[in-house]
Parts: sequence; C-alpha cells; structure tokens
Amino acid sequence: MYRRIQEGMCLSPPISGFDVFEDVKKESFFQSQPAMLSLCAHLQELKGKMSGFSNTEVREEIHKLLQVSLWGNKCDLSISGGQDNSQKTSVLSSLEDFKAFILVDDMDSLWNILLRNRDGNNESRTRVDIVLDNAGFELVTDFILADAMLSLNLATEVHFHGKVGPWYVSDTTKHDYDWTIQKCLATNNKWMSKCGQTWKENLKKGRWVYHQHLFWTLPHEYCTMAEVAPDLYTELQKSDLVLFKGDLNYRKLTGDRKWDYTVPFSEALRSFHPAPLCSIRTLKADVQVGLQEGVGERLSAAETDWMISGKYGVIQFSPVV
Ligand SMILES: O=P(O)(O)OC[C@H]1O[C@](O)(CO)[C@@H](O)[C@@H]1O
Repeated sequence: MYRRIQEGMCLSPPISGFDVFEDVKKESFFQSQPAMLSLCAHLQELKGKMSGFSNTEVREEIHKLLQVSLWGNKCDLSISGGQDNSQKTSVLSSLEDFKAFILVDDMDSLWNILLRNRDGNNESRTRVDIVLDNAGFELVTDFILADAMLSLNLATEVHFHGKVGPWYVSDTTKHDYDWTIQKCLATNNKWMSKCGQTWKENLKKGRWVYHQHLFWTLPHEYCTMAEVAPDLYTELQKSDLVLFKGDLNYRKLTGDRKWDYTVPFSEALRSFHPAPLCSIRTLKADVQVGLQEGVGERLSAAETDWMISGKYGVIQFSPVV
C-alpha cells in the first residue's frame, strides 16, 4: 500500500517529491514537545556531571536511555491509523513501572560491547548503527541515545539508516531527520536548542552519518540482504553493534514466521548476522522469539492482544554466530 501511494506521487509531477504524511508527522513532533524537552534537559544535566562517573553509573544511565528509546517506539502513526499517538508525559519518570513489560532485556550483552570502547585506548573506534523507525518522539529518543553513547565514550561514531520515501506513515526519511534536528536547534528552549546544535555538529564532523537504502522499503526479509543488497550488508558489517528500532524491523528480521516463542533470536535470524545486533521493539505484530519457557503461553492466556498492543517490549540481542 505504501509503495502504491509513493508510486501515485511519483507519477504526478510536479508533486512527485511530496510526502503525504508530512503534516501528521510534524503534528506528532509538536504534540510530543513537552516530553522531548524533559529528555533534552535530562541529557544536558547528565553531560554536566558525567566526568566523574564510574562504569556502573554509566551503565545505569545508558540502560535508562535505551528503555526511553524502546518506549519511544510506542509512538507510531501506523498503529493508530494516522491519529494522534504522541508522547504527552515524561518517559523517564515511568521507567521503573514499565520494567515489568520488558519481556527480554539483553542489556548485559550490549554493555559488554560498549564497555570495550570506554575501557579501550584513545585510538579504538566503536561504530554503532541505528536502523531508524518512526520520526517524531521516537526519533528524538534515538538522537538522545546516540548523543549519550558518544558523550559517555561508549561509541566513536553513530550511523543512522532511514527510508528513501514516506513509509508506514511515520517512518523517518532524510527530510524528517534534517527537519527534526533543525527544529530542535531553532526552539526557544535552551536545553533542546543545545541538543540540536550538538547534533548538527556531530553530522558536520562525521561523528553522525546518515544513510538511506531502497532495501529498507522492499518486501524482503533480512536474511536475503547479503544477496539482494550486498552493498548494504557490507556496510552493516563495518559496525560493532546494529540497533534495529521497531516492530516492522523485527518482523523482517525474523521473517514474520510463526516461530515458537522459545526459539533463540539468533536462530530466527537465520543467515542474517552482519554484526552483533539488537532489536529494540514494542510488540505490535504476532511474532516473538527468545522468550523463557511458558512466558508466551502465560501472556496469551491472560491478554489476547499482548502481541499487538504495543504494551510489551524487548531489547533483544544476537551475537554474530
Ligand atoms: O513503527 P513500527 O514499530 O515498525 O510498527 C509498525 C507496525 O505497525 C503496524 O502497521 C500496525 O500495528 C504493523 O503492521 C507494523 O509491524
């Protein structure tokens, strides 16, 4: 359907470059602004005190921001049919309450990779890639996470991957990416504006890099990437850690199959192992692997819509196997 819409636009010059979802995406950004402001203030405060942080404190902070980025994935405009689905309240203050809804949390595995950079010598490089999902609140949570990873010396460069055109209503395009940074920079809130400034500089200095590839809007499951888009697979192989945001990425990682809940994530990925990777996803479609014995059955008995409501989430890691 999204390709059909895109095709319709492409065949209608002079509006072939028009994003039919632009207005709802912008509206969702503005409606989430109070929640974004509190995150930006939190990040700047963190930067002010992090020089004396122990590794344990750094771990705790980055774990918090990973969870913020996870819950940011609740805000997509395809699950709400384009209706307001913005973040109205600060996520940070709710993290403890939300913990029970994280079905898999592989933070330890992520930490082992990120710690290598922090403990390494100045010449070591750690590249983290983020395969983006929704613009609006979720994108800002991804920026906050990426900024913190650089500032806390857990990574040296972050590469973002976006869509070539409008997709699943709110998915991030290059225009959304640049627009969001520019809007943050131009706001009259000092913390948000400072964030926007840093993010613009990160791009200029090559600490942040934006990529786009047609593959992300093609129907292929990711285990075919090496064959269908070898250039993209080779690009991901340069990464130390690839974070896949959102539900649709999870469906394509696991091939949207009816896996048993307990099948290991690495197995469900089949031949897709370009680099260590992690899915950060709230559940909106009926595929889930890597659960402890009995968890899926227990949830199914208690809540018929647990796999599609966006209430549950995973931070699920796979090493290169
Ligand atoms: O933005 P996300 O997290 O990838 O979610 C997209 C998901 O939303 C839906 O369009 C509706 O729930 C799913 O079909 C799709 O997997």
